[in-house]
Amino acid sequence: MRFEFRPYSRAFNPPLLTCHGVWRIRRGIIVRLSDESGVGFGEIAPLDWFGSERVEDAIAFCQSLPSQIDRSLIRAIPADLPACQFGFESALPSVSRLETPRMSALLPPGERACQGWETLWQQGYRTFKWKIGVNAIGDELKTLKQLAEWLPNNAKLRLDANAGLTVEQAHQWLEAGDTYNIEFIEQPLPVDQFETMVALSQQYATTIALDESVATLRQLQTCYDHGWRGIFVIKPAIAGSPARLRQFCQQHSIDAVFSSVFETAIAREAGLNLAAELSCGDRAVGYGTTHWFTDLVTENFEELWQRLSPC
Ligand SMILES: O=C(O)CCC(=O)C1=CC=C[C@@H](O)[C@@H]1C(=O)O
Ligand SMILES: [Mg+2]
Repeated sequence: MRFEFRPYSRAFNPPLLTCHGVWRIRRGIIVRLSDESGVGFGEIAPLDWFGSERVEDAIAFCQSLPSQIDRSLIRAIPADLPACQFGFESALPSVSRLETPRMSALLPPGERACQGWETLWQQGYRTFKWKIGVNAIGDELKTLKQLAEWLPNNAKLRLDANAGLTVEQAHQWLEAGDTYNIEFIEQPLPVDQFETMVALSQQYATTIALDESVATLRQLQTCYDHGWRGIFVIKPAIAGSPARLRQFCQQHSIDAVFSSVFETAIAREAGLNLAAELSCGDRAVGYGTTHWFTDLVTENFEELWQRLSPC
């Protein structure tokens, strides 16, 4: 089949604030595969700070390929290019869209969360994620108390620390989680503190979710093999081959929360399909946030393709 690719770079609106700083630009690559049976689109949307390849590595890989490729080349994409594995495999013909799972929405950081949740509630969201470790813990714990008082009882709140807490702060947040019935706390500690997170997961009612620790299939398997049975946040766009992810999820009934990498409509659709197929619980998926670049959020992928300049 014929292979073409077009890199993209779009500014987030608004920029994304995490404990590691401000993320302003999403860069990725759209892949187009075509043959006599039709056309397929995939998206390579790396998150190198999570452990996937860099965008530059993915572009270099695409540049190294001939204009005619076959499925054996896609199957042979190495595991150190997980976003490429996802992008190319997603461009192949696959099952049509299953029903869309319930989604969670990202609240504005800091105390703006106390105003931001209502608009999202009116849009139908019932599960919200709030990034912590962005401001001083004392201020954020006050905001959490306020949020917990204002959110309706049937709302669910999850916190995401992006690996930015100290052990002491993790204890404070988990205690607060028990007090306010938080759904889970995502990646409280850095990836190299796996054993401490296992110990913490046995000390509090609030569930811990690993995200950065399980970003790629390789890491997912390692944490499972080392005994993790809390929540696994799965970001399909950087996990690697969808076929191998499917195999893992069908072999192990894990408590998974599928999550976006703030990609365009192409990887979002492929990720939502995998979430609908592989989620076994009823946890909302982290695809609600629309930190997007409006011109690349269209269900018409040919139109999206045309908006990108050929390279
Ligand atoms: O999972 C969600 O609710 C939305 C996606 C999301 O929060 C993230 C996507 C990509 C990088 C991170 O900043 C962040 C995360 O840590 O989960
Ligand atoms: Mg996260």
